[in-house]
Amino acid sequence: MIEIDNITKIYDSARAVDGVSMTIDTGTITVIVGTSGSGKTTLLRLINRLEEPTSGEVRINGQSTLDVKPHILRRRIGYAIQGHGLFPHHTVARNIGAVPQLLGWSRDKIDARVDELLDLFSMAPQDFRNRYPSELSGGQQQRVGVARALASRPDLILMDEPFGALDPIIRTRAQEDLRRIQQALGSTIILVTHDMEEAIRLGDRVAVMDGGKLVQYATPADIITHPATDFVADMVGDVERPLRLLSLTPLADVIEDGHASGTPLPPDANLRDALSACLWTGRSAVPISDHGKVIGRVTLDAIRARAEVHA
Ligand SMILES: Nc1ncnc2c1ncn2[C@@H]1O[C@H](COP(=O)(O)OP(=O)(O)OP(=O)(O)O)[C@@H](O)[C@H]1O
Repeated sequence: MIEIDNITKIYDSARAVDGVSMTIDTGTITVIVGTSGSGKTTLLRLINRLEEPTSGEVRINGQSTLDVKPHILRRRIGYAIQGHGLFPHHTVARNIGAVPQLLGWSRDKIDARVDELLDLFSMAPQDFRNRYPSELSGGQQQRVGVARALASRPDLILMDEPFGALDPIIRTRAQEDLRRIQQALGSTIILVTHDMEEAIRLGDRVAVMDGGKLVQYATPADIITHPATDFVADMVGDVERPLRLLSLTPLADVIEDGHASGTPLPPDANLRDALSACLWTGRSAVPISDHGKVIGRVTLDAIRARAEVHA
């Protein structure tokens, strides 16, 4: 468990982070979202002591980070930033293995971990292990940056706009990869973004920052249906609200028996995908298939019922 306890950072006269408290459960993704200058990056950097707090403290599994030397702390906390921050003169393998090496892992153990991570990120180890960052696409560099943050199985992984520079298609894939890998490894991740869409898609919990203050800390569904302030409501957006809500519900939750024509969707697609398919094809239902076998359908009526309950 990570406990951020009334933490404040004042620069000159500016309160970059102002009395923020939040508790983060192990094995979850927490997304910190807010506009530019709201204090997101500063809050993240207070956690791994790249910045020192003016007051307050962070505890990881009960231990204050102030009781751990910063360089030791930072070996225990993964950090991935926009633009990946890879070492340009080191191979992919050496970049990913950097922290395990500092921790004194054996060569064999590091090699095995590098290959395991490359596999997880769908980058064939024999093709990528020995390349240099300049020999990778931007999306591949980003994945190596995230793999490096995960390499030593840290207690906690901090990510600052890790997908900010990626085009929308690669970005969606990178988000799906991160979710899958986080679930497989049980990692605890705190991720900063200015994109509410990303926050809702990735977060078990979403923390909304405004002017250095934490204005709401809740599940994505709560943020959408019960925004705590006008600012949060603005960030969610009136027009997008029903669609964002639909994107949180997997088709498996509303599947029913019956026939529907058209291209099937998988059960882990969401209601927004199904709505889009219905609108695009002019049909009132979409078939659902699991591993090639049709298992039911989702109707437009069922989708509408889910979006309307908050009127
Ligand atoms: N080293 C510093 N010295 C003085 N002021 C700073 C420093 N770092 C950040 N600030 C100020 O603190 C506030 C919060 O900055 P921070 O970078 O945490 O915001 P952010 O929400 O991450 O913004 P962005 O999305 O633009 O990166 C800003 O007003 C910024 O100008």
